[in-house]
Amino acid sequence: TLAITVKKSDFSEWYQQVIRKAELIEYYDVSGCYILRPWAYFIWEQIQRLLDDLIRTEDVENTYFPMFLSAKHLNTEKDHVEGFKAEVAWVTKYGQSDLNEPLAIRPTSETIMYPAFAKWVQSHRDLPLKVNQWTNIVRWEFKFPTPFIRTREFLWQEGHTAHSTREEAVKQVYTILDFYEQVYGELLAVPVIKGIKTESEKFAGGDFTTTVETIIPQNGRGLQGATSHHLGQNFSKMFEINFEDDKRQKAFAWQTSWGFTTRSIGAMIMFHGDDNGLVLPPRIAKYQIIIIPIIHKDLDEKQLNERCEQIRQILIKQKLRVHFDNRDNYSPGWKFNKWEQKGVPIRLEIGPGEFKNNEVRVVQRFDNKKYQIKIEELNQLNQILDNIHYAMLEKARNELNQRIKQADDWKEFMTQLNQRNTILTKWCQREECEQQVKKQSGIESKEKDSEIGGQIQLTGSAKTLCMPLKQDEIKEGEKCFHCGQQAKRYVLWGRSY
Ligand SMILES: O=C1CCCN[C@@H]1CCCn1cnc2cc(F)c(Cl)cc2c1=O
Ligand SMILES: [Mg+2]
Repeated sequence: TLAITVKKSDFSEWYQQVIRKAELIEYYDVSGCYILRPWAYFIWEQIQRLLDDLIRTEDVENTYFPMFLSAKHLNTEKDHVEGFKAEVAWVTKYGQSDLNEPLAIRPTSETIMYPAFAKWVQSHRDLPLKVNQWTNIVRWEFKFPTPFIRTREFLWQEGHTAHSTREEAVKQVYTILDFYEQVYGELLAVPVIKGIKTESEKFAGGDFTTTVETIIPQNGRGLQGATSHHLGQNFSKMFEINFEDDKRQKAFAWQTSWGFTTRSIGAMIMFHGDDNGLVLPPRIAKYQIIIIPIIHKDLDEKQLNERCEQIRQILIKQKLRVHFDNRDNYSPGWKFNKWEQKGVPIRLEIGPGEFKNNEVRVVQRFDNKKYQIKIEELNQLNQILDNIHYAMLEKARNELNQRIKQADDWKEFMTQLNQRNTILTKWCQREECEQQVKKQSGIESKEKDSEIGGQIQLTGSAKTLCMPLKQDEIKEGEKCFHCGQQAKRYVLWGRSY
């Protein structure tokens, strides 16, 4: 059927219907793999455009590395790979013949890139080395797949840098994290919390992991938006990426790696969609404006089409992405419905009244506001679209903030968790305390195998999402909410994707 048959509150069913009826995704017969249709791929292209421009300002150079790697290569760093082995996909044959050794398909590219880094870096003059690649990645996840959010193949960029000092590498990590926050806020109108992962949640191969976390308002679940890691010298020692420093001493490079994926599109859909379907932030909408003629017996059809075409030309000159839906086999009502489902930010209706008064009827998708504007005032639409972007971001930020509660004791913590909130608490920063909270919250959680975003959750336990970069100082005598020992940091807990 054309219409979306559930409300957004029936969240996982709503999500599955929206991604199809907005023509973002088509299903495919390999489980966990999906087709990105033009309406979705356009969003990824806008993300690439902005993020590529941003990393270029840091002199990062785009490259392309092979997608295959030998078992030997992959296992260069045993414990970095240990926890991930189960999700590596392998090629073992070509035609009727066996490969004499199986080849892994890249799940990430450290072990593919870093042997080359070792060849390229001899002296400190070869540093900093900064490369990036835009590719697909394959990880044979076993958890229930969710389009965009958790898929067995996804698109990303992965940046990898090598520096002569720790300071420079650490600065690079945070510069990239700011870029990620910008892409989420300025393009997708999705608010994020910048933070640092706890030792048990970080990328084990690195020194520390920074992250942009968001919270899906409908279910209060944390969603890791993108990560930027400081790798320290862990990989440079393993791969012999060393250089002669200015005192002619052999020194190991200081490295970073960072990634942003198509999961971000899923976060945008979840944040902004409503009961009628997708709601696109204007900056990533393939069509920002849809022109729909309202044919009427008193109105000459040819003249109406000419007027619509004239309006389309005016908007193209204003650098807007506009489409004139002049199909004669669909009614205006059907078109209103369809373009609402696809989330087009602004609809312009031109019927007999508008034709006579040389105006258009504007219908805003985000807040359903309706008003008339004169044709000579169409130049207001660029600003109107920008205002819509910031209004969407503001609304989303309020919804996210509503989902963050404080708790000073276990009872309050569990009350908030069972109200599908995330919880900011003082924490002793001891790993065993963190594991106990995870375990105990799972036992006491009312939300067992809930159906979330199409993904069956086997536990409702809370884990740490991040230690927010912006947080109050903790004083002597302030206690960990769980174990009562001296607190060190505030940490944000929540159920997560
Ligand atoms: O997150 C990023 C940003 C972009 C570059 N990489 C890092 C770390 C990736 C961690 N990670 C994540 N998933 C993995 C899955 C695997 F099958 C294997 Cl073998 C390794 C990994 C793995 O190292
Ligand atoms: Mg994973």
